[in-house]
Amino acid sequence: MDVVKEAEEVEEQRNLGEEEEEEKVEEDVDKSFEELGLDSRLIRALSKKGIEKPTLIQQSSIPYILEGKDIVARAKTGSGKTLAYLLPLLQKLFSVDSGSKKKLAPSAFILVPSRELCQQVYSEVSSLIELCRVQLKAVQLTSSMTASDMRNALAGLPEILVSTPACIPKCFAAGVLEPTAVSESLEILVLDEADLLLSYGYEDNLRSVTSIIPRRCQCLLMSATTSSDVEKLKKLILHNPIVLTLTEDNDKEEPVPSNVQQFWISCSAQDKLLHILALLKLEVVQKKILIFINTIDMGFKLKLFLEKFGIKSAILNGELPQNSRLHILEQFNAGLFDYLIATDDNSQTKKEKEEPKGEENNKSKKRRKPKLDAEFSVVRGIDFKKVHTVINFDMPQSVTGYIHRIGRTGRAYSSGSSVSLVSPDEMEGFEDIKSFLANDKNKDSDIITPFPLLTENAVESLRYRAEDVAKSVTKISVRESRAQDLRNEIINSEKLKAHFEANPRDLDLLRHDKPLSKTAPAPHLKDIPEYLVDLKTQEASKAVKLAGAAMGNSRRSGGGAGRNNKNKKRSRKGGDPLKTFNPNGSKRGHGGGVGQKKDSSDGSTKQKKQKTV
Ligand SMILES: Nc1ncnc2c1ncn2[C@@H]1O[C@H](COP(=O)(O)OP(=O)(O)OP(=O)(O)O)[C@@H](O)[C@H]1O
Repeated sequence: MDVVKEAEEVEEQRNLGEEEEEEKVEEDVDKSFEELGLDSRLIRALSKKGIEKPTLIQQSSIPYILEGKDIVARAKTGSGKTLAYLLPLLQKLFSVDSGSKKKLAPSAFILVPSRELCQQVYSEVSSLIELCRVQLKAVQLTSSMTASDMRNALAGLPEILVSTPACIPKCFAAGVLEPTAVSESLEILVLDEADLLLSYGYEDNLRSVTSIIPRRCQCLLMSATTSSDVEKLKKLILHNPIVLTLTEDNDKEEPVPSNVQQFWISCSAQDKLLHILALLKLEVVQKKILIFINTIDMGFKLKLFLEKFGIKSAILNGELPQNSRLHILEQFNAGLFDYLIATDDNSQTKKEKEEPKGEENNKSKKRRKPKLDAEFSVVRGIDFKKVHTVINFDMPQSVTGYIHRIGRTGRAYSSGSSVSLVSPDEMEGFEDIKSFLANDKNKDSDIITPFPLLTENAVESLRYRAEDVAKSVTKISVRESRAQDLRNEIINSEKLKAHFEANPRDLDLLRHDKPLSKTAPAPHLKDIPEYLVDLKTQEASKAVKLAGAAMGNSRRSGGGAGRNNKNKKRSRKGGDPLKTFNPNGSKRGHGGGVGQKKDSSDGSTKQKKQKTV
């Protein structure tokens, strides 16, 4: 409580004499990393990663951060916000004279809402440090670490600390970090995915951090959406910030990148299995595919169901041990399997309890149910590599949830698509999403259009098999598989821990897409006979495959983890059958439909920057 009060006083002081001045500036920028004033070591490191040209958010924010300004940067999912703050942050730390004073705490804190994101940002910053060959050290802390693990991690006096907000008070309480040392040392504070930090129940944690932030500390707030939470954080932490809002195509902000084509299919809840089978088995959607479901049980049901048809998938949820989750993500990113079934963070927990997800709440929880990691999140900020299609098997429970899910595809300059299976019960929420996404320009033409590549005949041809197999996936088999998977992953996790310690770079140890069912898929289910598939669907499927091949989207293409993104993306133009295929026979999509979407990979999409000072 004292901490909260203290923070409020600090907040008042911060806001004293600060006038909110708003000015919208439109500017076309097209600068290189050199022109932004980036250090040549960083430019070389980026080049080794295959990154040659800054994205717009990078172009606009890097110079301000280098100048020492506080910023609020709001840009779509996948627009490159991580490097937008990491590059200038590292450059600033390059020039800090490490010998001048002995630091007792890190110079930079990067706070993120989930462990997965923590790992991702930590990997990115570590690889940049390594490639730049500079004497900087980054560590990550997660709240599952013991006090002695945390002490060990901080022992080498790292300059950069990446963690979730809950870790910092834990470090203070355990005497691992001294608040006064933080006050003296902290130069830069980054709140990544700021729009989510408060909703994750981190408010008190953040307040206790902000209460000790020195006035001179530069604060950066990165977010994908605007929300009252971002405003709250802005007031709490920043001083006279530069607010950068990037929008595409003028006029209204579109939260979903325009290079993601959004589709939907109307079907009953029972028919969802049938429809997803048709999408995957008839190959009318491109791989890799991320499938979102709202409950862990449904995830297992879907996995078992698909297995019977010879479709191998892996499962990711908050119940799995952290090492396994990270490994699953790494394998998926490396292209070892094509289908990942994920529960996002709060959908499952919302069903089970109506509580915030901060760590405090976790402690008081005494339940026999499998423990869900409160800091687990798949949808928020995770940089999935080369996911071409996101399927909402279940619809998300909020508009923001939808935006973040869809944002797992179409990242940086790449293109992607999403297909939402909408049952009558979900229609109201779906309408909310549609009206939120509609802007003045396309009020009358839906942004989310009916999926064009699946005919009713094609779906119906699979009905008998799908219903038959669905019946065989009973509640008991789902429960057993879930328990078995958890046991396997706990064992995996231990092996992984030991293995990662010995071979931190080796990813190819354990597979997560192993079949759960004891029986192999029947041959007649594995291969759908051609006579069952109508001509249109066959054509659509061929076109999707050809487009995938043209994009270099083969089974193993994910191996570069984004390294060759740029070149491949360039060749995508015009290759997407979702843009050209029309089941009614005409060559172009109809108004507002699929044919109208632009692929920004060729750089033709004009973007507009608004700067509010
Ligand atoms: N200048 C660039 N050129 C090409 N690729 C880039 C560039 N900057 C970043 N990327 C790549 O784009 C992908 C998305 O970047 P990042 O994760 O930072 O997006 P984001 O804006 O933080 O998205 P989200 O809001 O979902 O977290 C990453 O794979 C990253 O390596």
